[in-house]
Amino acid sequence: MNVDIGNALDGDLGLARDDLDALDDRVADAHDRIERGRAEAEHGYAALNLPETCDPHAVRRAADGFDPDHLLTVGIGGSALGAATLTDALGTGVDCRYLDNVDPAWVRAILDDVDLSETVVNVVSRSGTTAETLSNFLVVREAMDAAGVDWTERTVVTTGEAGNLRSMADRHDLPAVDVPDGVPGRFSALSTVGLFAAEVAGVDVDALLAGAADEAERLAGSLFESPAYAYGATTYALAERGAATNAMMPYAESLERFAEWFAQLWAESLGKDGRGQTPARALGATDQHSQLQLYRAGPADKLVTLVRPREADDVGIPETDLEGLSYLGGSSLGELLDAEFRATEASLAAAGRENVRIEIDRVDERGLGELLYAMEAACVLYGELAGVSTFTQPAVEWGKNAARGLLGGGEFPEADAVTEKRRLEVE
Ligand SMILES: O=P(O)(O)OC[C@H]1O[C@H](O)[C@H](O)[C@@H](O)[C@@H]1O
Repeated sequence: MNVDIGNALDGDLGLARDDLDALDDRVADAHDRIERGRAEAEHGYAALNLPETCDPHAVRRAADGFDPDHLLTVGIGGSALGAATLTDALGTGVDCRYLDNVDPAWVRAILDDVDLSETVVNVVSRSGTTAETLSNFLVVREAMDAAGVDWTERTVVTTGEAGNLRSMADRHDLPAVDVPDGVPGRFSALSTVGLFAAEVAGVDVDALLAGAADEAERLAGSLFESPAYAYGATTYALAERGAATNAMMPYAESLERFAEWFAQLWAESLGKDGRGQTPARALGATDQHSQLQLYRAGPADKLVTLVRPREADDVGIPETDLEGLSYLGGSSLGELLDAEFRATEASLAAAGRENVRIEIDRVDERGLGELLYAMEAACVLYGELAGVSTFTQPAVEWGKNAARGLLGGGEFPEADAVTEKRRLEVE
């Protein structure tokens, strides 16, 4: 993976090469801290050891014997987005669905759409207590019963040592995959959490971890020597100068979920103590025809991260005699996409709008392993530089607890009262 930060310098936000040189000492200190955390397998930092510590055999053993048409992953947040990123980009043959939300109409539509007798269910929750996941799973279980399918034969549980899900797995003797210690959900794509779905969907998990391992080896005490840290340090430095938004814009349809995964990683890890950077999800070239207007001509408070694979399969554009379109004939969709990418980069740079280019060779296992690992390391570095507690999520937990309370199961049943006082309805 390669990161080009040239277009992040000397733009409207005024970040200069000298500023990055000055920041590099702090990057070296942060790198030392990260390495200590990795060596001690401290909570969160342990995620950066996954290329070495993850045991792909555990997911292989759990997946062994299943050859489903559909894989239904029931999980939310970090327990779904990593797997979805991998199977969307690299999955072959198996129809992978993700029950993360609890929108009833949507859940019903998915259950009506899949053949439950040809479905494997992977219910994933690190804590084993998340209301959305457990509720969705109870609904799936009932649907399987109603369809005459023995759910205990088709369910694999991925969870921690304790929690409701672990008890259920024990009670019904379900195959269970352990969530590794010290790895928060949003950093778990390259662990058993993300890899079970990937394995079932035919992804080469070893190649994925090898890509991540390559990127791990490139972590170094200077942002100029490590692509991951170049990205983490640059995004931090720009955020300090007012880049409140980071628009993640991959130029590959298969990476659309990657932007969603990145949004959780960035928002939940770095949004603390009044700091952080709002991740926006974009997709090239589609969003050149919508969001780009804002990115180039709206407030100068954004960074655009452009991601592209250097190589991809291509489709030729047929010759045409349509007036004004002859320049397209003989070219290809890939060349057009590449031209769009370069045009966006140039368009932003010409307007003084900061952007960073990230390139992987291909959207394949190696490329994804590199990309996901590098974004995680970048995020950890940013968190160190900003002095935030990257691996906690108290604000999310407040809402989780409040929702449980409103249903009668939590410590905070009075959540409605907070908003009730503040309502100002216009009818
Ligand atoms: O895996 P679980 O324990 O079910 O958690 C799923 C999600 O729940 C919370 O919202 C956390 O903030 C997320 O980081 C986590 O990924």
